[in-house]
Amino acid sequence: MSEPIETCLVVVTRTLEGRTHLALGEKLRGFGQGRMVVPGGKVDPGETPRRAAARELFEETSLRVNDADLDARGVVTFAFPDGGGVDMRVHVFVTDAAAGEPKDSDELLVTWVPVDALPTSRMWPDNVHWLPAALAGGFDEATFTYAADGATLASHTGI
Ligand SMILES: Nc1ncnc2c1[nH]c(=O)n2[C@H]1C[C@H](O)[C@@H](COP(=O)(O)OP(=O)(O)OP(=O)(O)O)O1
Repeated sequence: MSEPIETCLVVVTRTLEGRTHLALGEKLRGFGQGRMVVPGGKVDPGETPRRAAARELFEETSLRVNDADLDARGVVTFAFPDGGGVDMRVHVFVTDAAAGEPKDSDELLVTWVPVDALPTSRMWPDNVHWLPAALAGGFDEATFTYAADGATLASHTGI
């Protein structure tokens, strides 16, 4: 595996009308365009994953969170050994303390989605594994390996 790109994801939860919702966004550009994704992105040089998570969340959704209110819930690696994508090592955070209302950005069309009605057919196939585990309290390290098409999940370990 090539050296993976350090990346972060922020699972934002909010109770709306008595139901737990997650902030998801339709990705408007780049790798995974058209998918519904959890907000996140690359960790900049010299930046901690936690700081990157708060920054990316604000840039992509306008939701604000203090670094200290991000709970680290595990690290996932997305591996593309036969091509089709770039390997990523992703720090997963969960928060229920994001402030403000989400706004669309040039990267994401953001919406609140009930956690019990996620649009899984439009999400990365790894999400159905690590997302419930992160919400349930977290995990250690997990790896998701994709087939050459960059879209089919070939195997996974750790969750
Ligand atoms: N399997 C897989 N491959 C790629 N990306 C993802 C997955 N599963 C996922 O959940 N994701 C998520 C992770 C991110 O939210 C995006 C992809 O991240 P990245 O390409 O770094 O996001 P950008 O917003 O384009 O990065 P920046 O340019 O903002 O740093 O999908």
